[in-house]
Amino acid sequence: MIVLADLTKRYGEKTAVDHLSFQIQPGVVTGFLGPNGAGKSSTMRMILGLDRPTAGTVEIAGRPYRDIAYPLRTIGALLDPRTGHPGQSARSHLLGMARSNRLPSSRVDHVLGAVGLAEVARKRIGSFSLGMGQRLGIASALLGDPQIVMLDEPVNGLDPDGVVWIRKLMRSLAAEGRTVFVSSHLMSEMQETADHLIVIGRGALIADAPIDQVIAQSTRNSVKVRSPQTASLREALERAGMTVTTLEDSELQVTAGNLDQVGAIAFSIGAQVDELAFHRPSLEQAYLELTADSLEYDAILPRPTGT
Ligand SMILES: Nc1ncnc2c1ncn2[C@@H]1O[C@H](COP(=O)(O)OP(=O)(O)OP(=O)(O)O)[C@@H](O)[C@H]1O
Repeated sequence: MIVLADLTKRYGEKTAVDHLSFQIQPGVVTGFLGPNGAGKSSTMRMILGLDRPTAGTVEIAGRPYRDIAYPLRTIGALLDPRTGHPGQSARSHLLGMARSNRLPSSRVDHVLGAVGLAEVARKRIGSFSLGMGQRLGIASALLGDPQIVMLDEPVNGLDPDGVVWIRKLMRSLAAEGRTVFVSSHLMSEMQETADHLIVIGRGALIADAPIDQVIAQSTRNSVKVRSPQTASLREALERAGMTVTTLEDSELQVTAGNLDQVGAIAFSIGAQVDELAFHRPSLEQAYLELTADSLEYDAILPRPTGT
């Protein structure tokens, strides 16, 4: 488990992380989302002890990072895919990390095999593609067989096979009871992978909820109804306080109502219903709605005169 309490980071005037408090639970994949500049990398860097918080605390498995004797055995992380010296081989890079964390060299060969780099283990890191670098970063994260794994944009640079591979890997790490914390800008990928979401904007918490709940709370949940009597049906639905949009002559989209309610109203006015279907928005739609007020570039819009 990772516990953030009132975590804050300021860079001069800029508040990158603003009083963040949340817990990342074991046994599930927790997605970390937010627009560019929201503070995700700053938060992850503080979790790993790479940056000092201006205020607040982070605890990993009950302790601050600096108090963990062999960190790789507790938390494995991929923050920057360009790890290691370009002249070094993948294997010697991992051996160095293993040695400093008192891990057996057998772990190096194990993780190289697990990420599909066994055949290029003795090649220079400098000759690696972005996707290979990403796999090497994931190998480093898994080296100490940690209970907590944190990955910043792990699918960057991976081909479709690689994307499926990392999705399965994260799901299986969570199924083993590990804590998996992952950031990504790819909403479709998050929808496939994450169980729980933390969403931040301008450094502050926007959502901390199961993914289904985040989608269910979207105002874009709607009911589509097809009927030859859309005019009278529309009037009856609006009278009941629902918001109705006419999609086509014979099709209405209804928000603020559920299937049963829409069906009952149609029945009560004797309208014929040819189709009644619930439309669930994608995570991307729900996310865009959640973060609409938190985009960094809002901040550079001209202020209204007189303020
Ligand atoms: N070292 C630094 N010095 C000054 N400002 C910084 C520093 N690091 C980050 N920032 C600022 O803090 C804010 C948060 O940045 P951060 O990189 O944590 O966001 P992010 O959510 O990871 O963004 P992205 O999705 O684009 O990677 C941004 O406005 C950024 O410009």
